[in-house]
Amino acid sequence: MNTILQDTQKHEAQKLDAQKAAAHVGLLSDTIIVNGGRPLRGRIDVRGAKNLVTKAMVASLLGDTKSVLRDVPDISDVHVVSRLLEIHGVEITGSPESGILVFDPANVAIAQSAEIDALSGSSRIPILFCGPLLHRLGHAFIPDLGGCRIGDRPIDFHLDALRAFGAVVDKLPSGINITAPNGLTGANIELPYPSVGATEQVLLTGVRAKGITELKNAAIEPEIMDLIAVLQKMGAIISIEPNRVILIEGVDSLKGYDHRALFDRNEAASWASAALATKGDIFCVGAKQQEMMTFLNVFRKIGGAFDIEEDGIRFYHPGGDLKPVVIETDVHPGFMTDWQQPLIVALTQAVGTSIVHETVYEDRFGFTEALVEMGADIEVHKNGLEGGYRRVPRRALEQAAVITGPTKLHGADIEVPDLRGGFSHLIAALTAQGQSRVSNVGLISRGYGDFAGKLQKLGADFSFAA
Ligand SMILES: CC(=O)N[C@H]1[C@@H](OP(=O)(O)OP(=O)(O)OC[C@H]2O[C@@H](n3ccc(=O)[nH]c3=O)[C@H](O)[C@@H]2O)O[C@H](CO)[C@@H](O)[C@@H]1O
Ligand SMILES: C=C(OP(=O)(O)O)C(=O)O
Repeated sequence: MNTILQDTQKHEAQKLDAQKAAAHVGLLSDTIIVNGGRPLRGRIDVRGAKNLVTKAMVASLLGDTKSVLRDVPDISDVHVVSRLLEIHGVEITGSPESGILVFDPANVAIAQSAEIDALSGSSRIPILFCGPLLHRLGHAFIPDLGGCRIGDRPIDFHLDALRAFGAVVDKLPSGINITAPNGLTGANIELPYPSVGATEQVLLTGVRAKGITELKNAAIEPEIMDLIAVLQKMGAIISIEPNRVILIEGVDSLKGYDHRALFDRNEAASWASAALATKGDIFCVGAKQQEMMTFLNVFRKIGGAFDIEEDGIRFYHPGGDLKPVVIETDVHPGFMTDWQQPLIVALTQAVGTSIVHETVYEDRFGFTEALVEMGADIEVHKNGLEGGYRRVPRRALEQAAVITGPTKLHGADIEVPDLRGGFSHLIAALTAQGQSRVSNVGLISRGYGDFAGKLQKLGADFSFAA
């Protein structure tokens, strides 16, 4: 396919994703007008992590009794997963607005394909329904997946793991049909890369499979540890062994859980980057040090300041020049890929040249084009940069962004490409002198609950376009 056609299709798909997400959370409009140049200051609440909450919601399917999830954020991915659970017969009470959801899986049933199709392309979470639905119903149908468009996001590790448990996978044009004619049996699985989603796939399937599952090269992100905590509350037996090995002893039945979700460290890191870029001061209520240590080290190296308090973390620009850094994104405990996009806006204000090596996804610097339009000096190397220090061996997907600052940013008309890229566009517009028109902001509500209310609390000057 020619590149212009590909770009147009991607652009249209992003617009559609943004409109759907905006509708889920009831945003007033998909475009906001921002008058930049004001420091963001104030206190905001950070609720449960998108990357845990949605998975804990899926885990409720495995219980024989009701589950209660607390600190749920009002984000569109939560609405999508709620709808998907409902069409599989789970009764949900409470609301994302209130922060508490109760799941009753007493009447789980096969869903109508038309209803599943309607949710096609809205989130990456449906793939995690496989194990729980196979245990409950012996059958799962997974629609086309959504999520951020940041390169090809294959699901081969997921499907190989499901096959190892004994599932039969049938790829159809409309989605993936999976059955388990002989039930699911514990397996020895080694992931080619410590994939977050594939690790969760193995956990959500292994807990009720017959016998023992050994997972090698597992991801060990804090959200995965919190999912393991949820599953342990339900009755699962899971042990974390040295060197990224997880052992799961399958059990016959699980009950519901009552769990307060781990805070969203990606949201906290994003607001921290906003504080730095706008020379502001933001207290993230609910943020904790342990899960953010790697981010905090980088934040300090750049010249940002933070105070760890009992009820959260204060992130602020202490005055003086920001300093450049070299970062490579990595699996935990490395520097999370979801942190680089917002932080790059702060790096446009540092004195000197920073380098960000992206090693997790193959196309995660598209958002920088808008920053360049706004006056930033950023050069993207699509095939990575040779040489220099790197903690992990080079991955085939690697790309690099070279950011030279400080540069004055000015307002522009920009279009959000994906979730974190969108937050970074928002920060750029808030940092810039003059007015910006930011469209597709619905995508930001995939992962940032009540972002407009929080901007208001922090003194941002913006309004939704009519
Ligand atoms: C909903 C959720 O939790 N999303 C997070 C999750 O995404 P997600 O679970 O999709 O990310 P993975 O860790 O699985 O992906 C990492 C890398 O592995 C590759 N891969 C993955 C699976 C597979 O079957 N085959 C394959 O090649 C991916 O293309 C990517 O290059 O972890 C990412 C890495 O921390 C985060 O950026 C996302 O915010
Ligand atoms: C890539 C992300 O999310 P998802 O996996 O849901 O697309 C993200 O949260 O930055």
